[in-house]
Parts: sequence; structure tokens; C-alpha cells
Amino acid sequence: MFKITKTMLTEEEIKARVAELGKQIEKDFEGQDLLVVGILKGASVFVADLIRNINLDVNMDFMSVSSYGNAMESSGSVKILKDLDVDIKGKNVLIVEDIIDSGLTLSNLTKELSARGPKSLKICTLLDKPERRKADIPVDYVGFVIEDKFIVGYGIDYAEKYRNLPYIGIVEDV
Ligand SMILES: O=P(O)(O)OC[C@H]1O[C@H](OP(=O)(O)OP(=O)(O)O)[C@H](O)[C@@H]1O
Ligand SMILES: Nc1nc2[nH]cnc2c(=O)[nH]1
Repeated sequence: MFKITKTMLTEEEIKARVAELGKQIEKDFEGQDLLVVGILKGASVFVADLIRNINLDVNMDFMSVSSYGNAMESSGSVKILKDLDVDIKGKNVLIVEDIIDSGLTLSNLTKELSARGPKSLKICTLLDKPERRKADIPVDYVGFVIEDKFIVGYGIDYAEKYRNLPYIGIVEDV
């Protein structure tokens, strides 16, 4: 039976780190435009908290892409289920993810978005699991580097459950 056995990151730890990331992004983009792109569904909670810590004129948009594990790995392209509403040509774009694991989602997505001619394209992830990386992608902002455990909460699901937890927990088969 799958159960949340431990807390990996408390609500307070996440809140403090998200505030730091927001301030860093604010500093880096001072005086510039910024389009924050959240990747659905996992990043929705993080992106909502993150933008409230960036005191700049921020625009927000969302994309939904298909999971890896089939044709995407071999074709090297990402299946877009919901595309951006806006044209990113000439804009500073910050992709916001909840977790980077194999890196395949972002490696394919950045190829697709770079081809649209943004002024800059940066990546921010709350969690980074480097142990499982298959595609080497440059990540500009990382909340926490974590060990290879299956986690849930703060937007991240297990079979669509637990996205509403305010903390990040470890799921184990007990
Ligand atoms: O680095 P990767 O190995 O490609 O994995 C990371 C991706 O997997 C998760 O999304 P998921 O497909 O679970 O969708 P969800 O956000 O809608 O839950 C996560 O939000 C990333 O998009
Ligand atoms: N729920 C969940 N999804 C993931 N996708 C990649 N890594 C994870 C993880 O640890 N938990």
C-alpha cells in the first residue's frame, strides 16, 4: 500500500525558499519584461506562490505537455496539449516547473520554445532530482536539490491525488 511516510520539505521551508527565488528573479529581471510560463499541472501551485514574490510587471501563461515514455523520447519532440496564448518572440521567458527528473520534458520543450525566438529563455524548478537525469539541461533557478525518492504535494501528484498538500512528502510502498 502506498502511503506518505515522511515529510521531505515543510510548508515553512518551501515558503522561505520560494521567497528567495522570487527575490533573485526580481533582481535578475529588474527593468525588463518577464513572461512566466507554468507547466501544468504540477507547477501550478509553485507558480502561484512564486509570482507573488516577484515585484515586477510579470505576465503569466501556462502550457500542458505530454509525459515522456513513448514516441517523444525517440522523436525528440514534445506533444503540446495546451499551447501558450501569447507569442513569445522577443520576450524574456521563464519556464517554471515543479520537478526536473529525467530532464526529457524540459529538454524537448526548450527546443520548441527556443525556435519561437524569445529574447531569453530561462528555467526555474522547485525541485531537482539530478540522479535520474537523462538529458542535460541548464537550470537557472533551483529551489531544492533532492534525492531520488517519489514525492508528492505542493502541486505534485500520485495518481492525481495529493496536489493540495501544503508540504512535500515522500511516498513509499509499506
Ligand atoms: O524531467 P522529467 O523526467 O521529464 O519529469 C518532469 C515532468 O514530470 C512531471 O509532470 P507530469 O508528467 O507528472 O504531469 P503533471 O505535472 O500534470 O502531474 C513534472 O511536472 C515535469 O513536467
Ligand atoms: N509524483 C511525482 N512525480 C514525479 N515525476 C518525476 N519525479 C516525480 C516524483 O518524485 N513524484
